[in-house]
Amino acid sequence: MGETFLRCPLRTPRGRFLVSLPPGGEVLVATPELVGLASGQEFCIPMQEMVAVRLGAASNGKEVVGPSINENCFTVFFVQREKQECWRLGSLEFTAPPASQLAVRWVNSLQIWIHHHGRTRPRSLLVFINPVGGQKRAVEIYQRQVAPLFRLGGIYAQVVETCHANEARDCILHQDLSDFDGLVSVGGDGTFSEVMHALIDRTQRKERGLEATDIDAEVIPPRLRIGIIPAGSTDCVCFATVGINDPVTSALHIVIGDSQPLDVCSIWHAGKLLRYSVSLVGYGFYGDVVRASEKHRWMGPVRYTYAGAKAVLSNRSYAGTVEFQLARTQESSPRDQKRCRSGCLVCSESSKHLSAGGNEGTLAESENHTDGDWQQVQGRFLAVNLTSMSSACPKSPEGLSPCAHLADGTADLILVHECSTFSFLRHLSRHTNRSDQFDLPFVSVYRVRAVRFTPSKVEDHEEGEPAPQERRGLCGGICQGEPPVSCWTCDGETVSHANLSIRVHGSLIHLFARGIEQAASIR
Ligand SMILES: CCCCCCCCCCCCC/C=C/[C@@H](O)[C@H](COP(=O)(O)O)NC(=O)CCCCCCCCCCCCCCC
Ligand SMILES: Nc1ncnc2c1ncn2[C@@H]1O[C@H](COP(=O)(O)OP(=O)(O)O)[C@@H](O)[C@H]1O
Ligand SMILES: [Ca+2]
Repeated sequence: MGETFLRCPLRTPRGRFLVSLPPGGEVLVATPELVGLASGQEFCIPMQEMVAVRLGAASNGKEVVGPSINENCFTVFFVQREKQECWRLGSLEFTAPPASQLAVRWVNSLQIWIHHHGRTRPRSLLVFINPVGGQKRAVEIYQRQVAPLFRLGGIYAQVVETCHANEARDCILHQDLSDFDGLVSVGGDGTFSEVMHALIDRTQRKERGLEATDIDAEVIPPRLRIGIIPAGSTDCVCFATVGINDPVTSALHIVIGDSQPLDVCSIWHAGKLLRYSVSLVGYGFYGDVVRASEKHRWMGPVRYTYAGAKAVLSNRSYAGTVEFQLARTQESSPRDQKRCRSGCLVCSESSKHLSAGGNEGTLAESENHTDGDWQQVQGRFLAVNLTSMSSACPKSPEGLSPCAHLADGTADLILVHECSTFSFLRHLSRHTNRSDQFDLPFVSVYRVRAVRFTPSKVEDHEEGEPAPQERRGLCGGICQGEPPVSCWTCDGETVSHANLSIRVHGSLIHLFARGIEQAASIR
């Protein structure tokens, strides 16, 4: 059956409607049959947001009644917006006149649309569940809330419940992935990071035979998108790209095949690639917090608050030199009070720029055309933070850098200079509300494409060796017994080297997401 113009009266629980789907149309439109009477309001369902259609009536809003399917009616399942960014599965039953065969025609036409026009929808997914992340509920979350939606959307899912760290990595590196349209991580940022690393590495090594050897070398974007079902401790990548940590919302974004490009930082030490990162790369405060929190993993997500409180009280600062290459961005700055939202113009302009003159896979390289000058700041820092997106999470709903963009090829560098415990707490507490955490004399922020950090004194001793002893205590004086270097955290993983080079790769990966929809509000 080809595409036909469908238009006929149908009965729904909301009243009788004239329902139409123009050929190639993007929305199913229903107008009340009897205008002026209390017969319900006009409504429409964007076809892109239609999850499935089934012949018969829906029972309990999810399944269609089995044995005695009523051939005069069909059920449409679609994305229904609840408050904020939360999505739920909506369903509506349409009843055609008896013996008209209209219900069957509708089901065929809608299914053809979903099949042909919904080409960006995944048909087959490889799912990794980390059963021990966050509050250890990932398996239950997947089985109860996600798997039924994948089934309804006609998606085949091959599920791997991991028994140990790096199992997902090994699987992605060694399994034939040609039959899959995407990977799904059910867990926290650590599980997502494991999946992302394996996918990027696989793309470089296996598909194009490239090893990462040079910070300026091209990194090939992977073909597969990644979906994130939040079931971890911070779930920052999900929160910042979807706007909420909700498994059902994320599953619906996957089923309808949303796509969101995301910048990725590569982290280098002594000419060697150590890791990639999409959220927080932090030295000093966050480096110390994440390293300390590992010892308290048994506490679950609270370990970060516990380690965070201890680190705030110890008020340690670290000497070093930060060099950074400013991004020459006329359209945006870290303090312009604009927010990156679905369909963000800053991001799409930047990817147009990047792809101009480049073939597939050369996006990252054309970044050089917009490179700015290198600058340098030397001093004592409580924290050196870099984030290529807002890094919003439930603890900090606006994020570490509220105006950062998901896919503009830049990251925001935040330098928190040495200050009192009280001042640092003031800065931190502004992450939890809408005050400007950068509007403090000891904080500076830059939009950058690359960063180098060199700790002071590292040249005086080999890394790993006992270092000269000094630290500032609560009193502000010098205390004995602690090394003057911190470590880095990259998306929650500790990197023990202190001197690193970091580069942003614009839109290196794609997620099953669409960015935050809600209009940007002004502080
Ligand atoms: C006074 C209250 C201050 C609250 C300040 C909150 C700032 C939060 C910024 C969070 C940025 C998060 C970026 C996300 C990184 C994640 O990729 C990564 C991995 O997540 P996963 O474990 O789910 O796999 N997570 C992290 O690196 C965790 C960083 C969390 C840092 C929390 C710091 C909490 C500080 C609490 C201070 C309490 C002060 C009390 C003083 C007496
Ligand atoms: N079965 C497993 N046992 C132990 N660790 C695992 C397992 N599966 C995955 N991991 C690792 O657990 C780490 C933390 O997982 P994550 O999902 O980020 O939880 P959290 O958000 O609580 O940190 C990840 O680095 C991941 O590689
Ligand atoms: Ca960015």
